Amino acid sequence: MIVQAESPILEVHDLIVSYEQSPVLWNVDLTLPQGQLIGILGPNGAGKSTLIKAIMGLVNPTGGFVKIFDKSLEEVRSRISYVPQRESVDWNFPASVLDVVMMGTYGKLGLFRRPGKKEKEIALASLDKVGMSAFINRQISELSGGQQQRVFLARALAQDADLYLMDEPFAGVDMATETAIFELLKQMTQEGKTVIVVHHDIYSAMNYFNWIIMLNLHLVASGPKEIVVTEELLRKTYGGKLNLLSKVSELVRKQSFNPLKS
Ligand SMILES: Nc1ncnc2c1ncn2[C@@H]1O[C@H](COP(=O)(O)OP(=O)(O)OP(=O)(O)O)[C@@H](O)[C@H]1O
Repeated sequence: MIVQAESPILEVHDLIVSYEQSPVLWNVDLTLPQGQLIGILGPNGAGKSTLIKAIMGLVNPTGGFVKIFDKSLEEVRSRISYVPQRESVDWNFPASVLDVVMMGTYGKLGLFRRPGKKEKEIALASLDKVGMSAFINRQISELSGGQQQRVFLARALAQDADLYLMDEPFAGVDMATETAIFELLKQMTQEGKTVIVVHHDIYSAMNYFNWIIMLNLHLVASGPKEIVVTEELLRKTYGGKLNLLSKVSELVRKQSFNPLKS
């Protein structure tokens, strides 16, 4: 079931992505609304990361195209922030926490301006928001996984984008950090920003997101949680392997709540 967004800020049209000639995303066609916390769900290898990489132009599609804010990616790149999987980054790169977060401001600086006082203030405020003020001079190689995740988030905040694409921002973080990150993301959507998150855990996803994309090489569903989270579509996505899927859809029916309104 694909629900189309009114006045979409992101459109994906007939997207096909292949690695070494074998397609891993088939004819993905969806539109997404502004100001929502959007979760991309699906089993391992479903193509979740590939979808956001294709949106960011990091992999070339074999077919189809993407429009963001009704424009091509090149025209709006500075309004988009991409947070890759933590494991995909070389954390041994010699840089301090503050350096990494300041890099988030570079996109808005223009070609010949060096980061100055204002950029430093933005970076410090972003680090404060994620509870990392005490670590500004620490080398990024000397952080725990959860702290690295927070630094990544601070860098994204410093970017002050309109659309955020995050690949597993909750991976390897403790419950307190997960809740803190979720609260921040929720706040960002309340300010009109759109946040798209690849997420593994379908149970917490039911609390976190109000728009859900279900993917398993093909697009199974995209739409408001209350509409698309059904036992049938969860089974179609996860292959009927999880016997608790019916409980998940039941939970959504019963609660029928929108975390952004709570
Ligand atoms: N660079 C690559 N070259 C070849 N195959 C790739 C490459 N990247 C991903 N794949 C394959 O494409 C498929 C989709 O991968 P992708 O990382 O998008 O899935 P995912 O849903 O994000 O998975 P996971 O939940 O395990 O992170 C997988 O079968 C994967 O092995």
